[in-house]
This record gives sequence, C-alpha cells and structure tokens, in this order.
Amino acid sequence: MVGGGRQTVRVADTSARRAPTPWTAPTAKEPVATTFRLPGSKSMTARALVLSAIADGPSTLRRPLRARDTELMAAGLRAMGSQVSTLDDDRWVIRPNPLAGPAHIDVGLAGTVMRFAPPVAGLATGTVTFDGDPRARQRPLGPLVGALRSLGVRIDSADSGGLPLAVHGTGRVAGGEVEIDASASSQFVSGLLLAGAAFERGVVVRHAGPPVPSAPHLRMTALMLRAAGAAVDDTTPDVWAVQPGRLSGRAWIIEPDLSGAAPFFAAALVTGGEVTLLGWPRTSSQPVDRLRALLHEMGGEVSLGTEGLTVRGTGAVHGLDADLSDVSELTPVLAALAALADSPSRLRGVAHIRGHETDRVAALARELKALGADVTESHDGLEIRPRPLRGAPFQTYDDHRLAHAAAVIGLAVPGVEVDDVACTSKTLPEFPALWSAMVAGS
Ligand SMILES: O=C(O)C1=C[C@@H](OP(=O)(O)O)[C@@H](O)[C@H](O)C1
Ligand SMILES: C=C(OP(=O)(O)O)C(=O)O
Repeated sequence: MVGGGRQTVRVADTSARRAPTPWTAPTAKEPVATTFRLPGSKSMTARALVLSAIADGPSTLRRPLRARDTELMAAGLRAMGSQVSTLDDDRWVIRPNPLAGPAHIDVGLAGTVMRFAPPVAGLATGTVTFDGDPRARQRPLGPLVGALRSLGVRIDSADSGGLPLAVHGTGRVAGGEVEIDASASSQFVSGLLLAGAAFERGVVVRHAGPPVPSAPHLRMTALMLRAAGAAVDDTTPDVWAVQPGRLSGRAWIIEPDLSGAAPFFAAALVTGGEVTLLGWPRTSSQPVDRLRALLHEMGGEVSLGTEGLTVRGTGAVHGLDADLSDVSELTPVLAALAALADSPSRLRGVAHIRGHETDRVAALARELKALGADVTESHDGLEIRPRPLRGAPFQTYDDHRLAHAAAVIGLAVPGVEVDDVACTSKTLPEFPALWSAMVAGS
C-alpha cells in the first residue's frame, strides 16, 4: 500500500486496551460545597515538555499533570533520547539530549502527542514511528504531515495522511514559510510553532481555510514560546512566525487545568452550591474570562479570591446561545448543563469537535436523547431543549469529557449508568474519586 506516492507505514498496534469501568454517577442530595486542588493543565504540561526537550539546558515542571496524555508525551520524548524524570509528582525534570531514532511513539488518543511530537521527530536523526489507539488513526493529521513535508521533513503516512507515521529525521529541518488549513485543529499550528525555533529558518505558518478553532490555545503556545526565549510574531490574523533561535531551559509553573475544573464548577450550578479551585493564578494563559461569562449566562457567579477561583450556583440553570469555537473542550459539560436548564440552548461553532476523542456532536446528541432530552444535531453544534430526564445507560466512547457530562447530569438525575468512567484517566485519573468525594460531602 502506498500513501500519497510515499511508502505506507506498518507498525504494531500499540493501543493498550483497558477493561471498561462501569460507574453509576452519584446524585447530589444537598448543594455541593467543596474546596479542592487539581493537577496542572494538560495543554501547559504538554507544551512545557516539548519546549524543554528542545531547549539548551535542563528544565523543571512544577505541578504538572500526571495523566495518560502527558505520560505518553513524556514517554515519547524519552524514546527520542530526552531524559524526562517524572518520579516526583510535583516536580518533573527534563534534561535535553540530542534527539535520535530509531524510536516508536505511542500517541494513545492524545491530540497533543500526535500533533506536537512529529515536528520534534523531524529534528531527530533516524526514524521515529508513530501510532496510537484505533480512534487516533481517524483523528485529523494530514494537514500537519503535509506542512512538515513542505518544510523539508520526509514522512511516510497512511493513505489518509494520518497515523501510522514514520518520520525520517536527519537532525535538521529547513523550516521557512508554510500554508496550512488548520480548521480541523489548532494543534497543527501549535505543533509547528513549538518546534519551529529549532528549524534552520524558523517557521512562518499561514492558515488558509475556514476559521481556526481554539484561539486561547494558540495564545498559550505563543506565550510559552516567548517564556522559553523565542521571538514570536502573532500580530497578523491567521499568520504566526517564530524566529530561529535557542530556547532556554527554565522552571515552568503549570496552572491548574481549567477544562478539568469545568465539571466541578458545573456541579455548583446544578446543585446551587459552591466550588473553589485552589491555586488559581492572578493572570492565566487559560480562557478564564470566557468561562466566567459562559457560567454567568447560565446562572452562576465566578469570582477570583485569595484562595482561588470560586463558582457559586444560584439554584437556577439557564439555557445558553453561544459560539464555543474558542473553548470547544467545554462543549460536553455545557451541553450537560443545557440539558438541565430552564430554557433552550444553542451551542454553535464546534464542527471540529467531530474530530475529537469521538465525534462529540453526534455522541452528545445520542446520549442526551437516551436520557430523554430533546436534541437536534447540526453540522457545527447542538440545539438542546430541556425536558424531564430519566436515568439510562450513558456511553462515553473513550471520551473523558463525555464521562464528565454524564457525571454532571447524574447529580440531578438518578440512574445515569456510565459504561466506562476510567476513560477520564486521559486527563484526570482522580476524577471519579474527586467527584464522589464532592458529592458525598454534599
Ligand atoms: O493545544 C492544545 O493543548 C489543545 C487545543 C485544542 O485542540 P483543537 O484545536 O483540536 O480543538 C483543545 O481542544 C485540546 O483539548 C487541547
Ligand atoms: C480535545 C481534547 O483533547 P486532545 O488534546 O486529545 O485533542 C480534549 O481534551 O478535550
């Protein structure tokens, strides 16, 4: 078989199948009242790992996220020669080494690993192969592979342009200007930029196509590159430039994960309770103002105090009409709130989440309908008209954020039977324990 005129890769299927863990989502008898800590942001941990692996000195990550996605990133960088010590939960240490193959990287189901690691592999000497869970082979990757090829990296791919891949690194990437359609994922752009300072001519990425989602994640990429010493120009819409140059090793302090906190904050709204996330920074690279506005529109209050970020529910949950393209990770939890609201909702602008861990638009429509909600699916979102809900089986499709959505509904609807809560290990292995403790305390 030949992929795009190039040799197609065949590597062993490395997907580790877990036994599913069924879970009855606990129902809240009282308003929740909890103050809790969360591990670091998945997105910041992934970026800090990549930047540290191509820096010119050692780095530390304080309060990183230990979860499947970030462990896979650490393992992938290790496979290419970086020293990545993750023994201490609070402090990971990365010592960069010359990157080299042969190596194999299991991306699991992590968009960050499948989009951020191949550009780094282009900088290695030798061949680095990539594969992941069956669903990872269906997630969009072709535009990134095409962009890397035009920047001078030799890559074999599946016919689709996606996984499995073999990146034949030569120890150098010419870099320069490249055009890409990044409408399927902002991570294509982030991946090119994160490695771009180490390309001989740096990189200039021009997006052409429907709008790029997840603008806050692109700002996070630019911010963290600058913090590592890179010169980044993101002043022109849809164009990002990173000058060639050395990156410094540094101490990264990882913020708590705002998207991971979203279901807990939603619990404050559903139960009319109060939830505080400790350790929230004064200034954040995550879209906290947007979350504040969305939760406010749905009936909650968000405030930042000395203790942390607090969300209070008022007892009422209102419907929402919003374009979520910049915060699409929040769609499953907001859809769950919408199903419990006192008025209809329209969640728009998220066509690209059909390429996330599962087709989230279709999966949410199907599972919310199974609970009795009146849902219409459009190409780029959902219309949700609340109706009385009933307990029923709820399938997660290996998607951690589908499990979060089920948990939120379960607070108010007894008998939501989640087929596999262990899929939350992708970004927050502690989820079931933290959730049950929150509800038990209510
Ligand atoms: O760069 C990142 O860390 C991420 C970017 C977004 O990806 P998409 O732009 O593909 O939605 C987001 O949904 C994902 O969870 C994390
Ligand atoms: C879309 C997500 O993940 P990924 O980084 O795998 O794209 C997510 O965590 O909601």
